[in-house]
Amino acid sequence: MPSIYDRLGGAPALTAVVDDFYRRVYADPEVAGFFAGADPDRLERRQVEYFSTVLGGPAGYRGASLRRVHQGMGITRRHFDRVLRHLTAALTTVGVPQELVDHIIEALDPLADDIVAPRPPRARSRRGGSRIWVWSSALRG
Ligand code: HEM
Repeated sequence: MPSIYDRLGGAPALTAVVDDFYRRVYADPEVAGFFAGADPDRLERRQVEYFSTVLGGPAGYRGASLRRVHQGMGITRRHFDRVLRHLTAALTTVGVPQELVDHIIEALDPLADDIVAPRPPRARSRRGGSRIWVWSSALRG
């Protein structure tokens, strides 16, 4: 059975998707600020590699773990959903069938666990609750 990567149309289609995706992301004031310090060419290259790897294509992703890359940025679930919506729009624009778009977005949804910043629980006791949280999140890396 062909991989999702092949069904998408391989490298040229994926590059077109990522290109369109970042155009949407940079034009969205709610998320564009996160990318202000990033090198767009490098980011796009890594993103193509990443999608190629997870969708069954050949290019090996050589970047850091997604948890490490996005750590400390303060990304909320709302930011994450907006970015996925931009990806949905990019996939649709390039002509990917709806059923395949849904499949890709469903496959990426669990990445929120690595990308969305954990929210400190409301302190249950006044003494040291938040300090314990800081320690345990530091240990989890
Ligand atoms: C499914 C969703 C996402 C995926 C698959 C993803 C994937 C990636 C990948 C592969 C990189 C390149 C890593 C590297 O350079 O080694 C990256 C970088 C980055 N991502 Fe994401 N990302 C996602 C969601 C988000 C969201 C929601 C935001 C912010 C709203 C975000 C902000 C960034 C930024 C700012 C960088 C650049 C880091 C830097 O070069 O300093 N990402 N992402």
